[in-house]
Amino acid sequence: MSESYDFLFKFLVIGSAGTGKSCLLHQFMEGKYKSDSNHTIGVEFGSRIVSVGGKMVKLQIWDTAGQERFRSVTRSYYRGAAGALLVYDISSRESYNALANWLSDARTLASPNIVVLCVGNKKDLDAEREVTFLEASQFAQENELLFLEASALTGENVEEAFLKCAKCILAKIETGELEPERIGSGIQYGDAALRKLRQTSSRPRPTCSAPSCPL
Ligand SMILES: Nc1nc2c(ncn2[C@@H]2O[C@H](COP(=O)(O)OP(=O)(O)OP(=O)(O)O)[C@@H](O)[C@H]2O)c(=O)[nH]1
Repeated sequence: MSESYDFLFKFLVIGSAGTGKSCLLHQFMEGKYKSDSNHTIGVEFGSRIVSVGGKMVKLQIWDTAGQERFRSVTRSYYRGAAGALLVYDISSRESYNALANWLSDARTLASPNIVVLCVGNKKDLDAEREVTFLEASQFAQENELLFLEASALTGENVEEAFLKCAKCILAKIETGELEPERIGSGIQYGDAALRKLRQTSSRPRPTCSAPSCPL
């Protein structure tokens, strides 16, 4: 089946081991909870086309291992990512304390302009909560991150997390802050967008003879 989409975004899912990154990806891809999740070895991959703000966007998602021993492998996948889900577990302060390091890696190795959405996963474990919503939302605000709490187990806010991040990237493309096709942007035009671009460029361009007019 041919795939038609306007944009392709490269996405990363990063964060400490056991925070639920693979389960979030599985829930987003399959619409169900992966109850027998094992530690990821290196990286895993998934892709899905979603509709965001009237555009079809293909998300190419790299789920990275959180274990330290895979760090050198996973780091090699960061390059040129347009968006990242930065995951911690609301019932693990340790995973929350590690966020600053993961974020620094993402901004250094992927791109300083990467759009990062921080996900407090395992929202269903409220009774075992070690990190409050308020504390994490302040961290997100201070570090210019999008933020929400989600549960890969119940599915709550999982779709929203990926869509919110994609929507923010699209908005930045529209304002010109992000440029598709620029090397390392993690954004490519899809067939549908290229067809529209070709149609636009084959129309006669407006001209103006006024000396200071850029047309
Ligand atoms: N209660 C609850 N458990 C979850 C949730 N998401 C994941 N888990 C459990 O947390 C454990 C780790 O999940 P994974 O998705 O494998 O974690 P990961 O972040 O991919 O781990 P690494 O691959 O080692 O980096 C598993 O036992 C999951 O069943 C959730 O939303 N709620």
